[in-house]
Amino acid sequence: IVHMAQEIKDKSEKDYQEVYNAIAVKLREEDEFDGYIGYGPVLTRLAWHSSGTWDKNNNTGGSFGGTYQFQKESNDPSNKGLHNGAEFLAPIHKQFPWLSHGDLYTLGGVVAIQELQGPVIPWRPGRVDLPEDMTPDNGRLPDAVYGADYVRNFFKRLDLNDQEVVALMGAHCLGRTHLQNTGFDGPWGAASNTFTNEFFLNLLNENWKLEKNEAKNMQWNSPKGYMMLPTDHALIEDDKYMAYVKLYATNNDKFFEDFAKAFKKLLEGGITFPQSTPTYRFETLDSQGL
Ligand code: HEM
Ligand SMILES: CC(=O)Cn1cnc2ccccc21
Repeated sequence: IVHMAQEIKDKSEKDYQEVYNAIAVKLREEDEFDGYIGYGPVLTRLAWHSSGTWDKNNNTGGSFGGTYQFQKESNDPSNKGLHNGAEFLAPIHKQFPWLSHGDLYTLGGVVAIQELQGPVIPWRPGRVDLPEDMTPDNGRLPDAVYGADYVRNFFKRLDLNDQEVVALMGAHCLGRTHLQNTGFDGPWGAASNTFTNEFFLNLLNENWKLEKNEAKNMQWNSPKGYMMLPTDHALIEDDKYMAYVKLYATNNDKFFEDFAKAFKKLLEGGITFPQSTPTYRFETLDSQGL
């Protein structure tokens, strides 16, 4: 299967910046969601989950077809809680009906990262909605209970290497786990809605203890009330991953640079873009004085 992005001839950078701004203003205004964490983290996870179904071996799944809009995919147990992000974006789809669902879900993640003071994520439009029968089966997204070998093998299907995996996992600086969504809980105290390299500093500096949580799942907890999933902690159990954890803990610019590249690659997996498709680097509200 080849997913060729369509050339959007009648929309300009200004049109897409207008969509970006509509999402960003709504994100700024609706700040009370999830105990004042806001919608940034769940929008980031929605962009990742709508892309993370891709299988490079047969080019099925991925962000192109916007199939998260169909219940077969949105009801995947791996997607519990993401309906909050989809409901947040529904009015944006109404306001800009010309934007495909695939472009909507991925753009939502780009806005979230940039408005939470993360790096600029270059983004290309042209995903085309596919029919419901093209929705990938459930079970393509990762479990949190395994170790480094599982993580490395899982991301091979998404064509992502060790460095890209560690950079992407840095998004776990945002938001929190919710017992009723995934059976993991915490962090206790303020979860973050600012994109930083804290995830890597916490991994290296906290005193982690493996404990069984209220849902009978094992997770790593620290005296300060932080938590890590087994797949998070795996990054300091494996020498190759550990090298990148240390790099990103000590070099925030390098983390931002590598995260932006890896997140773009994740959001574009399986898509062939025409040479003529522009790459947009959107302004944040702050940089526009809005
Ligand atoms: C081994 C790979 C991964 C596993 C097993 C994993 C697992 C999880 C789990 C269990 C949660 C808690 C969800 C909830 O309870 O509501 C979560 C949240 C989150 N994940 Fe991941 N994740 C992985 C990779 C990623 C990647 C690659 C990104 C983005 C680049 C990402 C972004 C997020 C964000 C932003 C949240 C917070 C969501 C919220 O606060 O509602 N994760 N992840
Ligand atoms: C602060 C911190 O690293 C908390 N944290 C650690 N792993 C996480 C996975 C999903 C959401 C939040 C997570």
